Amino acid sequence: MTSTTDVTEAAGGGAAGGTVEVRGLSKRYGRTVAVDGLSFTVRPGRVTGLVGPNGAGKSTTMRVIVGLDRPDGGSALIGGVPYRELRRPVCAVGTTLEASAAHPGRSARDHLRWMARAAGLPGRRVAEVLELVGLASAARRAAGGFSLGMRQRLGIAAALLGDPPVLIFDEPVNGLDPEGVRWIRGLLRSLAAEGRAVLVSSHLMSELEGTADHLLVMGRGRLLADTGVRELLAASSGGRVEVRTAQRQEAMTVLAEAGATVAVSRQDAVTVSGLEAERIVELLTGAGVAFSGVAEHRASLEEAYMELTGGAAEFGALRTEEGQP
Ligand SMILES: Nc1ncnc2c1ncn2[C@@H]1O[C@H](COP(=O)(O)OP(=O)(O)OP(=O)(O)O)[C@@H](O)[C@H]1O
Repeated sequence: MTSTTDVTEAAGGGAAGGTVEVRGLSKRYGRTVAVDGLSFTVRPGRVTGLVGPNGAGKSTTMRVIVGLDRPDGGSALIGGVPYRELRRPVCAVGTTLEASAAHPGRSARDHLRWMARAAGLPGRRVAEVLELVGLASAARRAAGGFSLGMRQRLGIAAALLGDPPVLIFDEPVNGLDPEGVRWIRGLLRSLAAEGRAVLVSSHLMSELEGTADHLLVMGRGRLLADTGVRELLAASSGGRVEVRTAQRQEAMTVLAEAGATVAVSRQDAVTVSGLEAERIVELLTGAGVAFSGVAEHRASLEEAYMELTGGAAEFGALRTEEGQP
């Protein structure tokens, strides 16, 4: 990050520059309670997924963090400072939420130059962000002819202009083709690997698979889970191993004695949970039970979450200890 000095200065200094702290946040629209006493921390160096069904309050939460809406209660701080008090907001937080649509006749480069000038940023940063989002070759083309994926890239380029330590992307995967989805995932991972705090929303848990390190699950304006993805998957018994064997009964006896839960899955196969594949191979080999294949099935994020919450449609309540980055 080239602008760490600016950012820490703007944020009041210290490593808190890349941390978002939401405390007791509430927001109503008329009679609708969009966000209801929400508290969480988004830490640097990881991708945090904000997930929940449509209407859960994800966008509202993000809008309040980046100063587009005022909370009715509580606070949202970026590096310890409310958005409105940041000296150079574009150097503290980048977001696709307020992406001012480029004038259709204006080139991507001119659009970003205009934004950079308005924010007091050096013009050379424009070429850098165009390169970063893979739009360098389309820089002189009118934005009006851009595909959805290219428009998403342009919005992300704008968010990156100030080289901020915090990035907030609302449903960035929405409407992208598989190549675009792969690209966004890689970008989110690398932004976090650079030490930035990346908050990304989605209404689908599966979209965050392989991307998020941490999950904040929302439902009806409230936080239902605040958990590390690794911890969530590790706590799930969804990890199963299928063993193909003609000696089904013998295999079941050996594995059950070692503490596994074993069920018949097919005529020539059993499904084992509670033991790692390597240990299963050791046990069967040691007991002289012949087998012809061992296949691991890892639990998906969604399966792991549903299992821990009892499959409640409304995302049941779960809270695990906050893991440090
Ligand atoms: N400007 C607004 N005026 C009135 N109601 C609003 C406004 N913005 C959001 N809401 C309401 O607040 C609730 C939360 O909406 P929000 O957009 O934050 O949810 P979300 O989780 O982002 O959903 P989605 O995935 O559909 O974007 C919804 O009931 C929504 O209708």
